[in-house]
Amino acid sequence: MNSADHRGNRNGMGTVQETSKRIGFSSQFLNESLDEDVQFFLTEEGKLHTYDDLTKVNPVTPSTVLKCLQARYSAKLFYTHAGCTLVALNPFQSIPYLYSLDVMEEYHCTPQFHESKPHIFIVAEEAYRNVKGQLEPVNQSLVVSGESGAGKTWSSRCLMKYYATVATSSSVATSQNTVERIEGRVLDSNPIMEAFGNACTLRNNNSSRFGKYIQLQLDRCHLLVGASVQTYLLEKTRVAFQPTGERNFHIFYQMMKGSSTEQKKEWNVFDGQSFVWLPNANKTLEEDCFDETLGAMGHLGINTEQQRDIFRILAGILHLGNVGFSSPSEDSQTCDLEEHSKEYLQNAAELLGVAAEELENCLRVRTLKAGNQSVLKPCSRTECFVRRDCLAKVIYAEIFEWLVSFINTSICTNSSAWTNFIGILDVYGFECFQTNNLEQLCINYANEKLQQHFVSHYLKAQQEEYVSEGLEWSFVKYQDNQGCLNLIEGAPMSVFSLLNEESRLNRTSDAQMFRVRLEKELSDNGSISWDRFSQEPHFTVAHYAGNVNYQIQGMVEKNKDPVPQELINMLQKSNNNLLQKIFAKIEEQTTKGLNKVTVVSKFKNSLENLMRILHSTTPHYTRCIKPNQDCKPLTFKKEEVIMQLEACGIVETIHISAAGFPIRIPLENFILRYGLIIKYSKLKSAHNCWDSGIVNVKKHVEMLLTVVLEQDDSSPQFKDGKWTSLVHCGMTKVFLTQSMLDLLENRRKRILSQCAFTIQCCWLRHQLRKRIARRQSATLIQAVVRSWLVRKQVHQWNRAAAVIQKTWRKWRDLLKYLADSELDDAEDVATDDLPAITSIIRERGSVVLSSIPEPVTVHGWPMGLALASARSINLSLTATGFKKMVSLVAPLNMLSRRKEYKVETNQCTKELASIRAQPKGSIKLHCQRSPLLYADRYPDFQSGLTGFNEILLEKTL
Ligand SMILES: Nc1ncnc2c1ncn2[C@@H]1O[C@H](COP(=O)(O)OP(=O)(O)OP(=O)(O)O)[C@@H](O)[C@H]1O
Repeated sequence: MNSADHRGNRNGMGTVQETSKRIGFSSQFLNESLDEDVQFFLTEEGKLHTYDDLTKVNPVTPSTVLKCLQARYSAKLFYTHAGCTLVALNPFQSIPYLYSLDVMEEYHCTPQFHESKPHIFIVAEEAYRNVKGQLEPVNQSLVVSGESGAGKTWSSRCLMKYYATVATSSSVATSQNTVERIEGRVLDSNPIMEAFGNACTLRNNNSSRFGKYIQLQLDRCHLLVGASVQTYLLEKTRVAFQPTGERNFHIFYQMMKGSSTEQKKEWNVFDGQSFVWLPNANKTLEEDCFDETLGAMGHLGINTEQQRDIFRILAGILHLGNVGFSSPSEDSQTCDLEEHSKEYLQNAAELLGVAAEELENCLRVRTLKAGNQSVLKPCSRTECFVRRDCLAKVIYAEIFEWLVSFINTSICTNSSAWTNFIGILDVYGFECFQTNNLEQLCINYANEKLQQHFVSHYLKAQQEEYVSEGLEWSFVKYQDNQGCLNLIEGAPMSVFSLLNEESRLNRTSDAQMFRVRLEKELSDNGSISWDRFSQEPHFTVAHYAGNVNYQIQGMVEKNKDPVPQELINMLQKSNNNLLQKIFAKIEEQTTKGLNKVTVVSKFKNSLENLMRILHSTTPHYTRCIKPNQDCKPLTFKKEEVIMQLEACGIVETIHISAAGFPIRIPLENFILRYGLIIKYSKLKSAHNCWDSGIVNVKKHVEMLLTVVLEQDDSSPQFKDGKWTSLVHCGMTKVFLTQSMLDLLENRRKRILSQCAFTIQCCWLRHQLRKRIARRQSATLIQAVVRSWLVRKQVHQWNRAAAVIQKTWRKWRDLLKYLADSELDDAEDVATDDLPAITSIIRERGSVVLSSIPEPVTVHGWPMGLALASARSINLSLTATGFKKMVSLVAPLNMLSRRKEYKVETNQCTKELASIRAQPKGSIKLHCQRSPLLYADRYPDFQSGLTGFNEILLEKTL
């Protein structure tokens, strides 16, 4: 295989990202959302991290599942159940307490371990108890899948450590030592296989470049007595081609870093030497631990001689990688060894135990067989490189296979010693790169097979739940991926069969012709399509995890995986014991015609064997998820996670779940939310039953569902009497389809909006009534005030009228009196004759002034009256139409310092006291219109006047 073939393939970009771009499935899930209120009712968002099982998230949709996983990841809860599957989020940080012996013991010894927190040990323990506890123990399989770097190898290691711990924890008197040794060996197989089968890639520093199925064999006492390993599809091209930024298999770097000077000398390697097939050698990884690999090899029984052979071969491969060829021109049919390559070729030949000349010939000259005759044909430069790479790959692949079979002989016990097994399958996840070829087709085919197995298993698990809830089985038939599998492996025509046919014909294959053939034979299958505008020969397969575009160019050649016979012949003659032994076996297979088996046939066979084993066991699925591509701790990228959930089938499971009854609500919760439907139903009988509370919760629910569905005229299922396809009432839960939930929610909303409308109406009516009442009250108050004001006015008028009347009457009486008697007797006193006035007043009590003078001011009025500070007083004389009148008015309000007062005559007496109290300043008194004052009526006035020392008389009219 040409190095260039791979350039596009493993270009290091994340599988899932490319897949998603191509397929474009994920954003819809991220945006998918239910009515928030319903979501809250179904799953309280704040408590999402408490959901141990994704199927308990209500409703089971990709977006709720994603939110739940994110919440749990933030809460450092890395394991979550998803029904029969365990989802393991890679923490990307060491959490020693999570995998300690105490935790193992806890899960192993707790009787109700199911109720413990989700953990990889729950899966391990469940499988272990299944083997132990049943009358007829069933073998178990633990399938660990996920994309590169998601944690499959880590999880597999955890599972193995768990069994290596718990399966020997019981005291076994007789075989304890043997068991000890076996579990140690089983664990030691890991570093060896990782050293030879793992490499540093852009996605994972310790990426397994092969798939494996480890069978842990248990005896009657359920103790670990042996194991066997089956590997799949080693990425052998990595030996001769390493994508940019990636490395070769770890073992080469371990050798270079950890070997002794003698070993280096033996391998013709000196410090600082650079090998083309050893890129990024400066990168230091914890996996570069040669001593550990050597220790494990020794422990497993690979003796020093064998180890020496292995490392000589590997060193030979490294030297081979530095061998280059040059040709006089581009299209030249011959080529020569580059000058500087001769030493490397020499070293390679020596280390591989073959003659340098033979090696060079094998690489540069091809033997063509024509009947019994052989013809030698020089190879072009490109062909030489292909042959060189092919030699390296076949040697490495065979060494790896030898190691695996050695490990198997070392850890496997004879079949009579074990009765059951627990298998751990660590396989590649679904792959979709920019350029996909046969490797991806095989990997994705394996994933399709596993998905089919998973779906059938999941459906079974779901059915079991329905049965336990007392539901009739009415599951909507799920469209499985059989169509896609028929396309890839089916008979008589499929991609594999056509590939094999093309490989068998052994003609120079033309990609365009193969594409036409595929289209002609397989276009009936809905899982294959072609991009009509693409120039490159290709075909697109609709996998369960999305569409993948496969390039046809080079596919047939890869399927043939030809190894030139000259190379094999040469290696069979190697003086390296191991190489000779390995390739002698290949000679046998060639004789038997076994090496004619194509890559896809071999892979299909091994996968079928695997599926047979899986079908005979109880499977347990662990889906490892890589929360971010940068391998950062505690970073959860939603887009990347949803794509992986999609690619590993969790979303598919969710879809299957959605095809049945994805929403499960406990009966009590159901009544709490939808009970109002029955309360407001027009169905009187239901209403009465409801109110009387005579029926149990399940009956309530059934009644409620009847009410809902009877009223839903648009429900064809009900019309047909088949509404069980919408909803089922189980023993403890109601199982609903999304459409039934929508129906219930709509009904609930309608009732709630009716209630809201009623409340609004009541409120408006109440407001209106309040407004009217307020208006009426205002009118009444206005009327009352107006009438009160009128009454007040009238009352005032009455009082005024009474005063007027009274005054008038007094006036009339006075007039009458004056007219009748006194006026005739009155003495005429001049107004300025104050002593006379005073004496008259003293004498008679009153005085009548004879004339009204012009306003006069009399200072020092000798009335003998004295008031300490008051210096003037203003008395007003009121002239009337009558003869002579004087008003000696002293209406006095002396409390303030006003100088002028208008007072009523009738206030005189009251105010006099005040004059005395406040006699300061000059005081003017106005007596307005006071007709007359009878001094005799006011004795106080008399006495009051005695306080004045100055009086101002003033005519005011
Ligand atoms: N549970 C875990 N706790 C801590 N670190 C982990 C855990 N799981 C995985 N990791 C880290 O993630 C890295 C990648 O994991 P692992 O090698 O198991 O991935 P993988 O799925 O086997 O990848 P590949 O398919 O490339 O082999 C590990 O080297 C380890 O650092």
